[in-house]
Amino acid sequence: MTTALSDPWPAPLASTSRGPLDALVSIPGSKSLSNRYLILAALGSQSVVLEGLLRSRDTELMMAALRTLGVRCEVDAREETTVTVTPPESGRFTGNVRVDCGLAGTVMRFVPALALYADGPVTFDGDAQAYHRPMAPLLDGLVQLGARVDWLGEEGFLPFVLTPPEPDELSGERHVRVDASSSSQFISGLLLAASRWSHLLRLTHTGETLPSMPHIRMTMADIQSAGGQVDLDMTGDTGQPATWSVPSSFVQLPSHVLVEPDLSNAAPFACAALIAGGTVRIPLWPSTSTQPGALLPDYLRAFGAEVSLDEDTHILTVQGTGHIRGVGQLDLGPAGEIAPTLAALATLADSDSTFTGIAHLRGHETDRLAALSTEIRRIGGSVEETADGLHFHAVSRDQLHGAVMETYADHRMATFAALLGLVIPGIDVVNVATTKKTIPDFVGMWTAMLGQENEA
Ligand SMILES: O=C(O)C1=C[C@@H](OP(=O)(O)O)[C@@H](O)[C@H](O)C1
Ligand SMILES: C=C(OP(=O)(O)O)C(=O)O
Repeated sequence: MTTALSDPWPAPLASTSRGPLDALVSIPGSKSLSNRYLILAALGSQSVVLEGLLRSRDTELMMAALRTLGVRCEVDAREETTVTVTPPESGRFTGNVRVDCGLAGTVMRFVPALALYADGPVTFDGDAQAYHRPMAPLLDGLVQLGARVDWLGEEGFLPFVLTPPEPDELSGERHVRVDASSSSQFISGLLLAASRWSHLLRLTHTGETLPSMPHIRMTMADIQSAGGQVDLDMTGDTGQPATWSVPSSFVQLPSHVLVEPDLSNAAPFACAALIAGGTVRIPLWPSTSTQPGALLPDYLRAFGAEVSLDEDTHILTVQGTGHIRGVGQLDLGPAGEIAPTLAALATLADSDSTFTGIAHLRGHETDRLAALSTEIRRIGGSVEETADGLHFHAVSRDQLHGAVMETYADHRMATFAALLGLVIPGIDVVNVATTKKTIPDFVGMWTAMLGQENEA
């Protein structure tokens, strides 16, 4: 059962009368892994059972897109996070269809990879806000593989029609060049397309910077777990990861795949321990993971948390005192999706922090650098946008005050506001339901963590 939500939602203060926070919080499946496994299962030839799949807006959009393309996605009647994916028998996806991407980067950047192998044109559309998210480098890459693109709105953005090449043109050695400095998802999408290509395909990143390298390595590892091969040559001119080579192979995921919890979505709950003071424990924390959230324990330590992983129980324990240290300079390029959550810590810290490496957050669900700056100033905080990030000035806690905080249809802006609301009285969060993009019941989890579920 999900919790009924008021709008705006009064973010609960962490209660001082109950003593320090002490909670065990189970986190739903990883968005990034769920949507990669769904795509890779669709690219195979036999059914795959995905267990622990995230069931939230981004994965519902992915499953709806796959069904439209002729892939069966059957939800287990007893366990809704178990889904069996069966690719089309012919190996070709159904064309002359329309795919709704919502605001999901993984849908708008990964599903066009499948459309390359469809039997007719595929129209891609999404939320009005998705029309601002960059798409051109991905489509440019697919055009280099023989597709045609007709932009239906502004060139370089949703909506568009992708017309795949004729089947006999889907072959031959190719070398695709794209600039992925505005999103790693262009590389991931093209690698997923390459995993089905019948000859060697090379992919070169031509830009100066490349964000979210862990997400690209996740794509490589997932293709490898499906029997494919991806090699990365790190010796490009820019000194950045430069050229990926994908030899011809046949991808088939194992018959059962277990999805890890979403470690980036653990961040708001873990950060609550630092802000409210107390302990938050997160079960099923993997010893190693390709998720960028694997970097979270180190980020939390930098802000003053004590973090430990019990290798027997796989419980991650995060302890904080309510006193938060500024971090000085922190390069969040590898894990930009966690930056809005860590921004709540930086806003409440006792000294300055500078986040770097996140210029590309301007093209996320909203312009996150602008959104964070506006909302931090709205509650009395002090922050400046830099060319590639944010600089937070420390302010005393009594300068910070309640307000109705906007969330810009961005799930991470909503969890950011909820974190501030733990210690700043009078924070109301507009459209907290936007958290359903990647967490089915954020408010229910939040109030349960605070021991306030009967008061919600
Ligand atoms: O491939 C993925 O699953 C993701 C890659 C990242 O995208 P960017 O490189 O555009 O930041 C990340 O921010 C997003 O939440 C998920
Ligand atoms: C950037 C994000 O999402 P998307 O997958 O839509 O790019 C995110 O979840 O922070």
